[in-house]
Amino acid sequence: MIRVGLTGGIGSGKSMVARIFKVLGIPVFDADATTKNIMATDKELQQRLMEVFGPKIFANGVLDRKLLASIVFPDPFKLEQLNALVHPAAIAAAAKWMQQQTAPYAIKEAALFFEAGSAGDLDYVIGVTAPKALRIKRVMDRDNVSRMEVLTRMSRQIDDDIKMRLCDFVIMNDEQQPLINQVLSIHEKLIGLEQHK
Ligand SMILES: CC(C)(COP(=O)(O)OP(=O)(O)OC[C@H]1O[C@@H](n2cnc3c(N)ncnc32)[C@H](O)[C@@H]1O)[C@@H](O)C(=O)NCCC(=O)NCCS
Ligand SMILES: Nc1ncnc2c1ncn2[C@@H]1O[C@H](COP(=O)(O)OP(=O)(O)OP(=O)(O)O)[C@@H](O)[C@H]1O
Repeated sequence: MIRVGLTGGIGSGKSMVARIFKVLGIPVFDADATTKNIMATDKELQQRLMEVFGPKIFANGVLDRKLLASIVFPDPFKLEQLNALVHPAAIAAAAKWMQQQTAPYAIKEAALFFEAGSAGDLDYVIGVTAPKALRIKRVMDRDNVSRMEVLTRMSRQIDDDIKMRLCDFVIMNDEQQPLINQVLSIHEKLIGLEQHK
C-alpha cells in the first residue's frame, strides 16, 4: 500500500481535491478533522491547553476557536506551543489509520507535513496550489475573516512555491485548469506505481 500525503497552503483547495479522490474510492484521512476531534474530547489535552492559553479558551466547555486563533497566529512561539501539544496525537492517529488501509494507495490530507516534520511517514506527496490572491479571497469568503487574518495565518506556513517544490505531484487549482483531469492523471500514476512495486 502506498502512503500518499495531500497538502497545500491555506485556501489552496486541498479539501476540494480530497473529495475527488474519495469519489474515486480512495480512502482519505482528514488530519484537520482529527485534530478538532482530539481537542474536543481529550480532557487531559484540554487541561494543558487551558494552562498554557488561559481558561477562557474553553469557557463553555467548548473550544473557542476564534479566541485561540487570535492568541496563536500572531505569535510564533505560542503557535509552536499549540502545535507541540496537538500534533503528536494527530500524527499517531494518522499512522495507525494508514496501517489499516487495504486500497492500492491511501491519502492523508493535512496542511502541515513539511512544517510539522511528518512528511517522512509518506511515500509520495501531492501538493495543491492556487494564485495567492485567489487563496486569500477563498478563505475570506469561506471563514468570513479579514485579509489581515488570512495573511497572518499564511505567514505561519511554508511559502506555497517552496512547498510545491517539495511535492512529487502538483495540482493547480486556479479555476482555469480542470481539477478532475489533474486528479485522474495522478490517480493513474499511483495505481501504476502500486502495481509495479
Ligand atoms: C487555532 C485553531 C483553533 C483555529 O481554528 P479555525 O477553526 O480558525 O481554523 P481551522 O482549524 O479550520 O484551520 C484552517 C486553516 O488554518 C491553517 N492552520 C491551522 N492550524 C495551523 C497551524 N498550526 N499552523 C499554520 N497554519 C494553520 C490551515 O491552513 C488550516 O487548514 C486551529 O487551527 C488549531 O487548533 N490549530 C492547531 C492544529 C493544527 O495544526 N491544525 C491544522 C493542521 S492538522
Ligand atoms: N476549484 C474551485 N472552484 C471554486 N471554489 C473553490 C475551488 N477550490 C476551492 N474552492 C473554495 O475555496 C475554499 C477553500 O477550499 P478548501 O476548503 O478546499 O481549501 P483548503 O486547502 O482545504 O483550505 P484550508 O487550509 O484553509 O482548510 C472553499 O470554500 C472551497 O469551496
